[in-house]
This record gives sequence, structure tokens and C-alpha cells, in this order.
Amino acid sequence: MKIAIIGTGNLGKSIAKGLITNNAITSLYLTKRNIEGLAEFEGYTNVHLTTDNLLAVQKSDIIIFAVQPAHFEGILKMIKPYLTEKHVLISTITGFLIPQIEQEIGEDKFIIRAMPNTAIAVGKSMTCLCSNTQGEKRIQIAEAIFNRLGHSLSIPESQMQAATVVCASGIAFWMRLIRATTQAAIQLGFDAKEAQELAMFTSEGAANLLITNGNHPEEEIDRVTTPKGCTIEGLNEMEHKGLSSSLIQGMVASFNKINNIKKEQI
Ligand SMILES: NC(=O)C1=CN([C@@H]2O[C@H](COP(=O)(O)OP(=O)(O)OC[C@H]3O[C@@H](n4cnc5c(N)ncnc54)[C@H](O)[C@@H]3O)[C@@H](O)[C@H]2O)C=CC1
Ligand SMILES: O=C(O)[C@@H]1CCC=N1
Repeated sequence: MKIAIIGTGNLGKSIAKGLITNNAITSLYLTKRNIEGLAEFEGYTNVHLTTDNLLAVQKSDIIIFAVQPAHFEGILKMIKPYLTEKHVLISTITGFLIPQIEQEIGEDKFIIRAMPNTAIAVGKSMTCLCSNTQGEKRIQIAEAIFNRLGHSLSIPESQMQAATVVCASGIAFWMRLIRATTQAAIQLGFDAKEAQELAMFTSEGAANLLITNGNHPEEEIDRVTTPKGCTIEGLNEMEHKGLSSSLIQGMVASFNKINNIKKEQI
């Protein structure tokens, strides 16, 4: 696959690492306004670093956009004359809707929105996908890319904002939970390195139980909570302090913020 990433910042670099590590490219063009920040990608024969978005578009079939929302419209206007029927366009831009993209470059283009997360760098992204009518004809290309780098789910565009919070921002939310459990483990007597090891692998085990068994979390919780035991004591104290409620309220606040992102950045 000949892929370009337009805007190789935090997410773009994560996608590039995933693509390179998983041998998912024939050629990869990475663009950034200042390519000094891309030194880690030097030395790969099939990876090209450039400030020239037009070159990257012309040399590639699949164009992944990973710029901040305020920069996207200008880039679409600039590349429009260079788009051909070969191009599949994949936008990871938060809050930028397919009709807005179509308005800039036309409804006849293959347009897909993808919402991956930074775990794509290690082949573990939960990525949600949707497309315009034309893009449905190429959605299997996006599924092939993102399934190789984790797990994908096709959803209606109306759910993309929620997917951004749950999956993309979700990495940050889970990191906080892992950090908090690490802090607790230190307080309970482990050194910092061991504490993080315990927190990381326990959270991985919890997720894998659900992925493998397909159970509801409460079923797995029931297996852990010995009557009158220490687990239920801890769980109930967490709920008295509002654990579930604060997570839900935080995610709803994150969801509401997306509506204002584009307006605020202009
Ligand atoms: N960071 C994340 O975990 C996720 C981000 N997103 C979305 O991905 C997009 C990028 O987010 P981040 O990577 O966090 O931002 P970032 O600021 O780290 O990366 C954006 C990159 O685009 C480059 N850029 C700006 N204008 C450019 C231009 N004209 N040509 C080429 N490159 C240009 C910047 O130099 C920067 O390196 C945003 O729209 C965000 O909503 C979506 C899912 C997850
Ligand atoms: O924080 C943000 O706005 C972007 C979108 C989801 C993850 N990072």
C-alpha cells in the first residue's frame, strides 16, 4: 500500500510506527511543517519525510489526514486539484464532518473517517470507521489497515463524536486509572517500578478476560468478590466516592467539548 500521512504529530507518528512495525506499507510519505521532528523515521528506504503535502498526495494512493482540526480545511483546498480517482482519503480529524469534507473536495471522492487511538503504535488501536457513499466502496481498505493495527468497528457518522471520547481520548482516561492504581500500589508497599508492572498487567488481564470470554464486567467482578471479603469492601468505598459517576461525567464533558473545538481553534 502506498500511504501518506498528512500532519505527522502525536497521532500521525503513532500511525506511522504501527504501519512500519507491521510491514503494512509499500511506501510511506510523512509530512509535517518542520520535518526535524521526524528524525526517528530516517533510514527506512520506503519512508519519505517531507514538508510537501502535494508531493505526498501525488505519490500515494491512501491519504491519512492527522492535522489539528483548524488546519484541515486549508489543506483540503490545497490538495483538491491533485486528487484523482485512485485516492482513498482517511480523516482522523475530530469534529470535522464528512459533509464538510465533501463541500471542499466533492462527493465523488472516496472519503472515510477513522477514529484510532495512539495504541496504534503498538498494533492495539480500537478504531471506529465511517464513510461517505463513495467511500463505502473502499471501506474494506480502511478495515484492512486498521484491523492489522488493532480492532476496527464500522459505525454511523452520528456516533463518531462519542467514539472519539470513548476510544481516542479513552487512552488518556485509562492511563489515569492505571496511574492511580500504581500510586495506590506504592502506598501499599511496592516500589514504583513494580507498582506500575502490577497495574499494567492487571489491567491487561481484566480487558483480556472480557475480550476472550465475552462476559459482562459484573460477571467477572462476581468471581472476584468473596463475600465479606476485601474486594467488595474496596469496590463499595470507590463507589461511595463516586468512581463510576466521575468517569461518566468526565466522558460526557469530553463529548460536549468536541462541538466547540473547531470554532475555538480558528
Ligand atoms: N492525539 C490523539 O490521540 C488523537 C488525535 N486525533 C486527531 O488527530 C489530529 C491530530 O492530533 P495530534 O496528533 O494530537 O496533533 P499534533 O499537533 O500532535 O499533530 C498535528 C501535526 O500536523 C502538522 N501540521 C500542521 N499543519 C500542517 C500542514 N499544513 N502540513 C503538514 N503538517 C501539518 C503539525 O506540525 C503537527 O505535527 C487532530 O485532528 C485530532 O483531533 C484523533 C484521535 C486520537
Ligand atoms: O484531545 C483531542 O482533542 C484529540 C481527539 C481525541 C484525542 N485527542
